[in-house]
Parts: sequence; C-alpha cells; structure tokens
Amino acid sequence: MVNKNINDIPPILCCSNIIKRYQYSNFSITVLDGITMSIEYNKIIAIIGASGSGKSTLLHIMGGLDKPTSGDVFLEGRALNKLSDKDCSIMRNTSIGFIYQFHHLLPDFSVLENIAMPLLIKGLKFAIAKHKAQFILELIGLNNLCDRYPCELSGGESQRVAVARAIINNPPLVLADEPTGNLDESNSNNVFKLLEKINLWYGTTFVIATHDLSLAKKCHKIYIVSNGMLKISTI
Ligand SMILES: Nc1ncnc2c1ncn2[C@@H]1O[C@H](COP(=O)(O)OP(=O)(O)OP(=O)(O)O)[C@@H](O)[C@H]1O
Repeated sequence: MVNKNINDIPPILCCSNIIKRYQYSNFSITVLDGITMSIEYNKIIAIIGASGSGKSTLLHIMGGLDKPTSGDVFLEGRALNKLSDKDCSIMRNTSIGFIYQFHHLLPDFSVLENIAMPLLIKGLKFAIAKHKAQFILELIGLNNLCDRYPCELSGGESQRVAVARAIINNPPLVLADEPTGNLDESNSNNVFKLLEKINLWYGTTFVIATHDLSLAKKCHKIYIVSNGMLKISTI
C-alpha cells in the first residue's frame, strides 16, 4: 500500500501568472500583474487590499466568471480558463459556490426556493431539491425562515440564506466577495461562524475577498493584493 503524504495532495485551486488588463477607449490598466498562488483544500483564505486593487477581479477569474488576459486558473487540476463556456458553466455549477456582498437573492422566490434554485437549475425534481434545501436550512438553524421572501429578512439573515444557497450543491470551493460587507459586527461574526462550521463539517474551502481585517485575521491565511501583485500577510 502506498502511504500518501499530506503534501502530495494537489491544491484545489492554482493561479499561474494571472495578468488582467482592462482596455478603455484611449488607455488600459493592468489590474492583476502576474498573480501566482495555490489554495489548499479545507482552508479559509482571505484576500484583502485597497478598494480597486483587484480583489473582485481575481475572485471572478478564479470562479471562471471572467477570463484572464493571460495565465491559467486550475480548479482541481483542470484549466478553467481553457474550457468552453458550456463546460466552464458545468464546472462552476458543480464545483464552485458564490456568495456576494448584497446576497443577490431572487426577490420573487421564498427562502426555500432561493436555496433550492441551484439544484433546480441542475435539473433536480422540485420535491428532491425542496427536501435538500429544508435539510440545509435545519442544519444551519434557519428553518423558521423557509417561507419568507427576501424583502422580509434582515441583512444578516439574507446573508446566511445566501451562504446556504452557495453550499446546497456541496461544492468543494466557495468564493465569497465581501460576504460581510454590509453587516454590523455581530452579524458579521455570525456569518463567519457559519462559514467556519461548514468548513469543519464538509471541508469546504472558502476564498473571501474582504475589507474587514478582523474577519481576515480569523482565516487560515491572508493574501494582500497591491499594485497588481499578491503577497502573503504576516499579520
Ligand atoms: N468589467 C470591468 N471593466 C473595466 N474595468 C473594470 C471592470 N471591473 C473592474 N474594473 C476596474 O478594475 C479595477 C479593480 O476592480 P475590482 O472590482 O476588482 O477591485 P476591488 O479590489 O474588488 O475593489 P472594491 O474593494 O472596491 O470592491 C478597478 O480600477 C475597476 O475600476
């Protein structure tokens, strides 16, 4: 029998020399200027940086929502940026969950339906999707909200529902863009505790772009984006 060393496990996500340039009518800017990084399984990683430094751009490229100008992103060993739009979208739906600052819940659907939505998009029957969504809601202690609509939720509740929706497919990777950006300290702590629980229960890897330094300090590792480059923080 071959004993696998923990160091033999490949990273869940690798960025290799990512460059991203935006071209405007008479000039261009280089937002990311050669980002190389590896993210290990089961970690909670923070990406911090000044406003406009490129955190969201990097997260979008990591999730296949945007393509780099050059360089590669490998998700579980597959070059995401080289996949066709169709294959990239399949990989996104199966392997990545997304959480946004303003949660992006669908206003005309109940909490339960919002959480079930990624499964319905995948083609699961409503009864099965509903059952799974109920299970997740119970697991994270939000079952009392299942019939409410997004306009009937507080900011913290909305964000926890968005977390539930991001993990319903049990993706190995969740990318979160300012997940606590519009929340007060107590709600922000609650959302982070939820991410920590999910990380422990399922081994989900989280990459969080944030301005919130106290949240970043609770993560396993902090990267700083500055002048298009990335460095590991020693804070
Ligand atoms: N689709 C786009 N087209 C052109 N320029 C863009 C686009 N998206 C972002 N930018 C520019 O790229 C730079 C980085 O933006 P990005 O949103 O990644 O920064 P950020 O660090 O996430 O900022 P914030 O913390 O304010 O959300 C900014 O100068 C922004 O204006």
